[in-house]
Amino acid sequence: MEQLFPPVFLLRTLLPGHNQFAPGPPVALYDKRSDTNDQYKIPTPTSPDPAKPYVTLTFAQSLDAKIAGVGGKQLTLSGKDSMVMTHWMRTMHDAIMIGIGTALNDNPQLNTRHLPALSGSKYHLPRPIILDSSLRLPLDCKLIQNYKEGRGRRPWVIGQVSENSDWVTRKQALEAAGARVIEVKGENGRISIPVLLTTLRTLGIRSLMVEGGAQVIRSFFAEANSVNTIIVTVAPTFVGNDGVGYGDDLVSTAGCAVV
Ligand SMILES: NC(=O)C1=CN([C@@H]2O[C@H](COP(=O)(O)OP(=O)(O)OC[C@H]3O[C@@H](n4cnc5c(N)ncnc54)[C@H](O)[C@@H]3O)[C@@H](O)[C@H]2O)C=CC1
Ligand SMILES: Nc1nc(O)c(N)c(N[C@@H]2O[C@H](COP(=O)(O)O)[C@@H](O)[C@H]2O)n1
Repeated sequence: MEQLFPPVFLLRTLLPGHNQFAPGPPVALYDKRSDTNDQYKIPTPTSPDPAKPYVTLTFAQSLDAKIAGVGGKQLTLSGKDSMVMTHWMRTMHDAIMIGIGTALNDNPQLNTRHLPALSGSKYHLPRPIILDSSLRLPLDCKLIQNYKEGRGRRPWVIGQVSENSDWVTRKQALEAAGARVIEVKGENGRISIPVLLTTLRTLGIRSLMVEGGAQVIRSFFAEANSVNTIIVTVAPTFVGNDGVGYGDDLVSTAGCAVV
């Protein structure tokens, strides 16, 4: 059976009304079998809290909960369909967030290139946002290059506010290269997730897809009420203890007994 795009369950999961018994507002689905109109616009999920964006935390992991290989080696954990699903999610969100560890390790593009081609219009591209306390994002990274070449939105770099002269120099260099640096309060290189979310909402971000990496996933899991939906692709494989995991020091907040 041919798949409906975007996957119906994604819309049900991310759009209003999904967790209520009353149906949400009607949603037009893009059906690639009968598409004669390229003006399809995918709605974005909205947060029940108007002061914060809707947050979707999504990543791919192995059966032993590793998201990368030894030394951070980037792994292809998602299959083709799952990767397409990830790209649907990207186009459904206003912005997509990664940590600087991922930016340095993977040099990602965070675009929607795996979606079926449109002839007359373009998919919404999410704004890339990098959590980068010390402003280490390379000036020649793909996110900045794609923006300069008109193939991506201007990246926003979230730095931990500092008066250190090196930091100020890096901020100037990033802005000259095309990125926008947003200063947020933090502590020991960690930016407060609640402060981050309210800042982003103030800047117009209604929905945020958080892709990782390990430290960022851990930070969102550790912060109560910061995530609206979690979508994890689980690959039927084991990476082993030396792979990169996100859950080593997480504790249950659900009051579950350990048996
Ligand atoms: N399988 C998957 O779906 C994904 C895998 N990855 C993998 O994750 C690895 C990178 O993960 P990490 O090294 O852990 O780097 P990371 O991408 O989680 O970035 C961590 C950095 O973000 C900054 N940061 C600022 N505020 C923070 C906060 N509140 N919480 C956490 N970090 C904050 C810090 O500078 C910190 O060093 C790579 O190997 C990459 O391939 C990354 C994304 C998705
Ligand atoms: N969904 C998913 N499955 C995997 O197997 C992955 N390795 C990742 N990685 C994430 O995607 C980013 C790469 O994005 P581009 O292909 O460059 O657009 C990578 O940085 C991780 O965030 N995701």
